[in-house]
Amino acid sequence: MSLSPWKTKKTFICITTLVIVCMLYIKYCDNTDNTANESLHLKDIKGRNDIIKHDLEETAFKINNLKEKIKILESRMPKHYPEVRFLNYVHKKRILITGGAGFVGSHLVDRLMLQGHEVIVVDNFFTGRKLNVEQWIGHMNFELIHHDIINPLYIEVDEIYHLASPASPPHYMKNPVKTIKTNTLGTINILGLARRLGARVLIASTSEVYGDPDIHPQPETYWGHVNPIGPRACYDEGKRISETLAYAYAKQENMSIRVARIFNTYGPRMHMNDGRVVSNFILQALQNDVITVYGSGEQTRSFQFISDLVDGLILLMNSNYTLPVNLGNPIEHTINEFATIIKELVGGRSTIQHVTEVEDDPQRRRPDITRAKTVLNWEPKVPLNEGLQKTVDYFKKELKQFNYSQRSKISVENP
Ligand SMILES: O=c1ccn([C@@H]2O[C@H](COP(=O)(O)OP(=O)(O)O[C@H]3OC[C@@H](O)[C@H](O)[C@H]3O)[C@@H](O)[C@H]2O)c(=O)[nH]1
Repeated sequence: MSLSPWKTKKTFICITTLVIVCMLYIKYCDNTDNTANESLHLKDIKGRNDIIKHDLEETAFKINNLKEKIKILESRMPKHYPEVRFLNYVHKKRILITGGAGFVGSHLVDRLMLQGHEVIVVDNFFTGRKLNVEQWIGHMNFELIHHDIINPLYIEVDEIYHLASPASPPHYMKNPVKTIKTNTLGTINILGLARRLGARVLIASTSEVYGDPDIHPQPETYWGHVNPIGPRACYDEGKRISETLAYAYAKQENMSIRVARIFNTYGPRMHMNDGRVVSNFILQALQNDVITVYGSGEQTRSFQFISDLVDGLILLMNSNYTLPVNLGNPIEHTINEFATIIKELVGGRSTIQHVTEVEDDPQRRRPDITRAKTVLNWEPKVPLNEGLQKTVDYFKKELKQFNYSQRSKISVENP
């Protein structure tokens, strides 16, 4: 059967159209696949980009955090240390200060560093603070060791100022056994170290070795009036045995020792929770709190400023004098008078209130400083008002810095 030309043409057109449609369809399908693949690919890239972006953001955040931390640390590390004197090896000494991060110790550190010596501080930070010596951290002449001297210590030094011990009544009464251990085992360890090295040792003793004295003012020849089982015994008997140990070692081992009997001392860097009368009264006055006088307030004390004490300690260490020497300011005040002095100096609305007396509180205390005058040519120079003003300024700054009153009030309980 033959097809008509018209039909043939029609068939041809149909088949061609079909082929074209098929091809277009295939192409279309192909295109669709490609587009789908491409969009998947794009999605994949976008996903990865998002992850990278997130990682970058997180890293930038961490870097910023680290930068902030570095800034804080850098701000605490003085780039320029106070200028220290140059000492050649003949005059330069390696000096150990136990309790060197405490109130008295840190002022002694400053002075010896400025003189150009190498200073090693050993402290257990029971009452001392790193903050007190941070101005020297990183200095090539300075080293800070966290160590409790009731454990032996092995270092090489030429001289030792042995100051380690809590000194404020509420602090030393808080852990009396620890106070005794520090003043017995600690002193034995330090004397043992000094014997091995042939180093000179200065023992920081206290006016508390005189107890509640029957002799007034107190010369070094007075043997004292101490209650051996009272609440203060851990400290006053602790210091008495410390002195005894020093003289026993000196005699038996032919050692070079010095003993300073330190009377009430005050000044910047006293801890806000120190609990002694100067810091308590100033903080109470600054915060318009009640000024708490323990007992009648008729008991007396004589207050020396910290820089005078530091002068005396260094003079004594460098002297040839080996018997105990009182270091204190002989100007005496009742605690009632002292409360009024502080109230007037600080101003504010505080009132003075009498609260329960402290057990075994010495009723009078004033140093006889004839010996210090004679053998050291030393006497205190800073008048009470001047020293107190510096201390008030210091506590004002401390209160501001730590927003202290918001966090807690000082403890004004009797020890
Ligand atoms: O808030 C207070 C704190 C203390 N006081 C009184 O002020 C007097 C001095 O007390 P402190 O606590 O300052 O010091 P103390 O004289 O009792 O002991 C001090 O003696 C000499 C150093 O060796 C020591 O730093 C410390 O033991 C005491 O009579 C005490 O009862 C107050 O009336 N109110």
